[in-house]
Amino acid sequence: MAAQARRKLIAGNWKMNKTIPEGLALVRELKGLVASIPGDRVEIALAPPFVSLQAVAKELEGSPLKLAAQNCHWEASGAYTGEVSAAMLKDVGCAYVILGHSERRQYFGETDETVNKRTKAVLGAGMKPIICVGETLAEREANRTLEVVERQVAGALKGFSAAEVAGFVLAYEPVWAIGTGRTATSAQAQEVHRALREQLGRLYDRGTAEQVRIQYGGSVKPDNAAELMGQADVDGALVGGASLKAADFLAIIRGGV
Ligand SMILES: O=C(CO)COP(=O)(O)O
Repeated sequence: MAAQARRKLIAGNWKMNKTIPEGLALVRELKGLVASIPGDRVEIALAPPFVSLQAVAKELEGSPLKLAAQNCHWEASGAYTGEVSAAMLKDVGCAYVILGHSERRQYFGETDETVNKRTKAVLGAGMKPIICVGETLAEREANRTLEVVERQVAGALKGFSAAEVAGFVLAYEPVWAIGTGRTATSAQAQEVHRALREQLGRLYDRGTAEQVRIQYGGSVKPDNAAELMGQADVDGALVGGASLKAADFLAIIRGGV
């Protein structure tokens, strides 16, 4: 099956957690633990806070683990106090940038339009976006899940070619499952992932849709990771809380092999 051809991407989104020494301790532990993971099956990325990126990048030298950032501004440079540009993230060693996380949408005014602008900046700097989409509980209960996530995907991808999009990563993160311990069932996840892949097929073409990796995020834990990632269209996981403990993150990674 084509799904087998997509290498899983398992990324740890540390959010606003861990000082530099704490982060480095976690990375050192992880480096040893993941040595036995077959890299052809699973790609692993870590997304620490901005201030830790440089130290973590140095610690990851010579390791297959990739570095990711949690956000990035769309302008190249200038008077944007508190912001970080794509060139800066590329320079520090990031391969991926998480964009449009629901916490950014909820607390920091992120919109589909700004996600689209940030995606352009990330691509322009030679990194890959991990574009997050997901419905709230009220939207799910109103049967609006697919309408919401498809609007978010269409907005984020506006203006990109099929060749560009093929290298993108989408992350389906139902808002009601983030940090709540309430995971989507594997069937609920697969239903949305399949719908997103069909949308990519309509927006671009079948071959492009089959190349895009779609991660699931929202209370991914050691005991549900294998079943979620066993679904045909679930190509990895975007892990919050459980990525802060090496043993738990390793168990999740094993679930993707
Ligand atoms: O938001 C998430 C990852 O980006 C998921 O967070 P939790 O795994 O803590 O639910």
